Amino acid sequence: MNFCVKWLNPPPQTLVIIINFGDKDMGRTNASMTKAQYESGVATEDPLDHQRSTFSSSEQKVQEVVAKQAAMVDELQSRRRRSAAVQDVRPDLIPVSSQELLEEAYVRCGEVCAEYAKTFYLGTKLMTPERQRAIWAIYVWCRRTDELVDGPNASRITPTALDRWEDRLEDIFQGQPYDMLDAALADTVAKYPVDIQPFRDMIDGMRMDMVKSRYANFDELYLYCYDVAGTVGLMSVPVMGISSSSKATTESVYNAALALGIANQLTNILRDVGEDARRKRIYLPQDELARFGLSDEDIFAGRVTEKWRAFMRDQIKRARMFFAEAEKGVMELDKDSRWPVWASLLLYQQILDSLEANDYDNFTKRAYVGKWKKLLSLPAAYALALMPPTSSPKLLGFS
Ligand SMILES: CC(C)=CCC/C(C)=C/CC/C(C)=C/CC/C(C)=C/[C@@H]1[C@@H](COP(=O)(O)OP(=O)(O)O)[C@]1(C)CC/C=C(\C)CC/C=C(\C)CCC=C(C)C
Ligand SMILES: [Mn+2]
Repeated sequence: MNFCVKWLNPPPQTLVIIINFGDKDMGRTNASMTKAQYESGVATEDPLDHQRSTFSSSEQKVQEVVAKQAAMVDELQSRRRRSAAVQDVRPDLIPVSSQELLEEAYVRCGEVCAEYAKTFYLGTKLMTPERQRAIWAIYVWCRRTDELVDGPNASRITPTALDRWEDRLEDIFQGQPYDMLDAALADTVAKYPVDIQPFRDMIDGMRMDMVKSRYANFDELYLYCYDVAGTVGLMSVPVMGISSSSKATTESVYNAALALGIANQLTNILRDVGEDARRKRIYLPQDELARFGLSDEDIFAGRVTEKWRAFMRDQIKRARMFFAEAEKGVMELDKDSRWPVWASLLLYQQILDSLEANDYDNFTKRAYVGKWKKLLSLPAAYALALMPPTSSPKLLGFS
């Protein structure tokens, strides 16, 4: 996924950017990958048992959110099964005039997506109209949130402003939106089983980003990646839906969604090392840098040495393992939702290839996916999206 900065204006601040996105029965296998699994290089035979004993404190916290979100979805599904009329979303009970305003709000969210995240917007066009507009509303809220800390007004944003943004979020979930874009999200979260916690956690991640410029170890970095990106997966899947023929557990699909967010953010971080260093920020685990004989000074000096290459190879390997975890879940999604997710996964994964092609120079070169590769990824993503939940994507190299 590529981000490209532009702007949109939700009161009270400005926001900006473009996203360019860029064995069926998972059964009781939990798709999340632990730090220990990464360190050993492979998932264990029984990942679930393994995870129970090896979750780090960050993973433990995140797993509680995943379990809560999955339980919400399961609860809705069993309610639907009990109900004679199976509906995609809860019925609309709002008056016609408000309905018109709401339509307008969703149209605006769509315009923002179309303008700032073209490929992603295109991908959403395969979804049902209800789902695509709900995804747009979530997208717009995420973008506005990121813009608070990364946009043109970021220097004026205080922790209090983030507290106010969180109060606004609570109001959205109470059905009391502040502006029209909030109204679209309020409608979405009333219709789909979306939990508020991932939204709160994203704001927390932005809070953390304001005060923290170093990460002692992967556990700390994992929490940041969850907050700002893993949360996006948890927010989106309740809308995208899980295929009715999927045999995977709801929790395993949410863990795959979480993994995609983490993989994307780790990739973002590796791509932006030089840019972040110029802002005196290092989003790399300090203990791992030290293990490779590297320090902050090496990063500020931007030296591509053998030590740096070895470190980068290790970091890329970890990001790829999170992508591989994510792949296991994509085909479990509702068929109309798979294409944009595959597209985003394939496009973002190729940034890692580009880092390698740049001989790990992420100080002076920006890793990116060229236009042709991008174009070719879209039909490839489409072909992958046709895979039913029961097939095994050997094509992508995991069993
Ligand atoms: C089962 C399965 C695999 C399901 C898929 C679940 C899914 C849709 C996962 C989405 C993962 C995703 C796209 C995560 C976003 C990751 C990301 C890069 C987040 C960025 C954070 C801040 O980082 P930073 O400030 O360092 O980066 P910039 O310099 O600002 O670029 C974000 C920018 C946070 C804001 C995130 C968004 C605006 C993205 C919101 C996207 C959606 C709601 C739609 C997601 C849907 C699809 C189809 C990808
Ligand atoms: Mn940002």
